[in-house]
Amino acid sequence: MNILVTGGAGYVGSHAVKCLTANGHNVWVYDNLVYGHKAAAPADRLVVGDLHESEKLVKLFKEHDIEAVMHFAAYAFVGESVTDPAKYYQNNVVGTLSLLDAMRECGVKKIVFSSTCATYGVPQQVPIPEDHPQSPINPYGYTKLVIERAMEDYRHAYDLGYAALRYFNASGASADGSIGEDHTPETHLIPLVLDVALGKRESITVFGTDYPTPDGSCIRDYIHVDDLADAHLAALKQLEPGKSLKLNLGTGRGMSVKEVIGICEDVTGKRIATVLGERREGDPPELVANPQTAEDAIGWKAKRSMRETIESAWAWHSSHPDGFAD
Ligand SMILES: NC(=O)c1ccc[n+]([C@@H]2O[C@H](COP(=O)([O-])OP(=O)(O)OC[C@H]3O[C@@H](n4cnc5c(N)ncnc54)[C@H](O)[C@@H]3O)[C@@H](O)[C@H]2O)c1
Ligand SMILES: O=c1ccn([C@@H]2O[C@H](COP(=O)(O)OP(=O)(O)O[C@H]3O[C@H](CO)[C@H](O)[C@H](O)[C@H]3O)[C@@H](O)[C@H]2O)c(=O)[nH]1
Repeated sequence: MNILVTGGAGYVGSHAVKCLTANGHNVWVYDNLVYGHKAAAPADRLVVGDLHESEKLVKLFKEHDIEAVMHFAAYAFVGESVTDPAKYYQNNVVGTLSLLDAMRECGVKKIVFSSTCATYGVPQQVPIPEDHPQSPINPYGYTKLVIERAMEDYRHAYDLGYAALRYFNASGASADGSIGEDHTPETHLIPLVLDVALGKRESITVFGTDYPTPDGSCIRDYIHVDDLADAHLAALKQLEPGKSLKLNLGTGRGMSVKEVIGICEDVTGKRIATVLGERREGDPPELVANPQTAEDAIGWKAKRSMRETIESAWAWHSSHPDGFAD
């Protein structure tokens, strides 16, 4: 299939590109490189462009006879979305509407969209099923929810086929060590902990130790980025015009911040200096997926263990201490 991958030079997108290519798809990466890395995308497949450039997208769709879009491009810093929501609504909502317009103009009727567990807000029930109320607690989560809603309306009116994939915590790196996680600034737990192991940071701060969890730190569902890539491939296979899929992508297994630090110590063989700190604003105590719907709908479930996830992350970070260094 001829596929356009927006945000394909970013963390999750680049792993999906690798997986799609390995499975025989003809892939084009579309990324403005604001946060992406040139080296993360195949050189002969990268088109540098912005979601807002609808005409450029139309030209690409026609030129390469694009049949489906995987849409990763977005801004994803929760804290920044609170202080500068305009930036998030403009890029994640207006930018995506421009992409959907270009698709409509060219008759491209399949899209796999990067949504997030942040659309659920503070869960009333854990593990979280897909029909859990969606009530985000920050603008980032709302931008994703708005697009889920727009896609549903476009499905109804224009026969769009879409998959809204609600990721939990994307983690780890490609098994061959060629690509991995490199966000600037980095805010995610695992890369920050591994930076301590590398001597790039003095310590990791545990954000909150008085949560109603067994060890008092927050619980998350860390899903290997290659498992996410596999899910995108599986969702695409099931997509048809007019069809919708709304799926949680997680392992169903919760891991506390302190447990993550412990596994990182084990994998790296280094002691991680840890500071017990205050809660970070906006962090729900526990976010764990119920991944059963994904298994039933697309025959997918997470295969990689937490240890494998951290081992792959460590292989990447220790061999690329400066990330892509671009
Ligand atoms: N990383 C996670 O744990 C996680 C969890 C849930 C959802 N998500 C979602 O998954 C997607 C990918 O996340 P990531 O961690 O790979 O982020 P990332 O920042 O590494 O990748 C996003 C890519 O999109 C590009 N981009 C952003 N705005 C663009 C625009 N207007 N035009 C063209 N390119 C643009 C960036 O340059 C970057 O390469 C995002 O939509 C994010 O919201 C990520
Ligand atoms: O230095 C740190 C960094 C993180 N944490 C904790 O580690 C857990 C994971 O934090 P991350 O920042 O790695 O991930 P989040 O769960 O906050 O973020 C995830 O969910 C968000 C929505 O809530 C977005 O979708 C985001 O892209 C996705 O990675 C949280 O409990 C956080 O409080 C720490 O204790 N110390």
